[in-house]
Amino acid sequence: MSQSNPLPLIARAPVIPVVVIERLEDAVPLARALVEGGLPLIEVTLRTPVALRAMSVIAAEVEGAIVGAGTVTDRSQIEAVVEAGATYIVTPGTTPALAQALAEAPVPVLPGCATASEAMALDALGFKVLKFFPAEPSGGAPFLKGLAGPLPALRFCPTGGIGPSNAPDYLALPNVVAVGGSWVVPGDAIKAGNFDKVRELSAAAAKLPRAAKFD
Ligand SMILES: O=C(O)C(=O)C[C@H](O)[C@H](O)COP(=O)(O)O
Repeated sequence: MSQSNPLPLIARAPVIPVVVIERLEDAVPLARALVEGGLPLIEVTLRTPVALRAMSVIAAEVEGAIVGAGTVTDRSQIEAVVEAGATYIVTPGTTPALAQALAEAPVPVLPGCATASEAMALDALGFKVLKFFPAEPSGGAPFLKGLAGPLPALRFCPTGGIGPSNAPDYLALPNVVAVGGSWVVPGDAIKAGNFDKVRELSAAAAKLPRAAKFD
């Protein structure tokens, strides 16, 4: 079992945009807007038929973009996303079989969890940086604050229900390394080709301070 450490990647930005790409032609301008806004870590969700191709074109054409794959739920997807250019993998939750496969993935992984027991099971497999999903309905920032005492080795990237108003509460916790969210990539703005809006929202998100230390 050999896992790559995701922290050097996550150190690059306090917010990981969670992107749903419906039209392939949106991928490059969207990714450019995110990178220009200061959010180079782009999680492309495997929720649409063009997701893999979107990862490939972003990886090939957008300088500075660090493409990841989101919504990975099955071991069979790991090879496909890495081949498409994903340099990290994010999962919404983690079955035992998926966890075993992720432990051998050739790229850094943020496996999803929503409870102390799930976090402990992942910790036992060697995963130290976890996605906390869905963050708000699962207990939000107070939950992660509560885990810091009993599980001090773990770091989290909460996602789900996070926006500009509550992101600072999460990022103020030393065990939160970044937050994920779709608020910087609103579906209506993408549909309208309004990538300036994405750039503007990203620039604000990129400035959010975080308490976590990376050295
Ligand atoms: O598709 C996945 O694998 C996910 O991880 C779900 C996303 O993380 C959330 O949909 C983002 O949450 P919002 O910022 O509340 O929109």
